[in-house]
Amino acid sequence: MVERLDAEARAALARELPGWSPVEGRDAIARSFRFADFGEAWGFMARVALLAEKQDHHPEWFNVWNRVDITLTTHDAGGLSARDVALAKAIDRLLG
Ligand SMILES: C[C@H](O)[C@H](O)[C@H]1CNC2=NC(N)=NC(=O)C2=N1
Repeated sequence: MVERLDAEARAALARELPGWSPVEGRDAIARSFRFADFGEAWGFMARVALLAEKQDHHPEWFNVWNRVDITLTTHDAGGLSARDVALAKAIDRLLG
């Protein structure tokens, strides 16, 4: 069973993942990414897909041309868990 984040972990998340924002009306975080063109966006999505498979944790996402919007939440927990934090950090690391 995956546990939802406690208050302390949520405060840490806000500090450690400044690029990610809470999603209105649900227990999730989101970040929007822009790239030079579709090829760059698709390359990023391919790298995120590999991370997601490795972590067995999968994003909700939307792509149009050079834009990729990613939402993270843990369906098994009904909200944010440490798995979302780990994936968000790994995604941020991809971009250096
Ligand atoms: C069986 C499998 O491990 C689970 O369904 C995993 C897969 N990827 C997942 N991804 C996300 N975002 N939330 C989950 O609860 C989840 N669960």
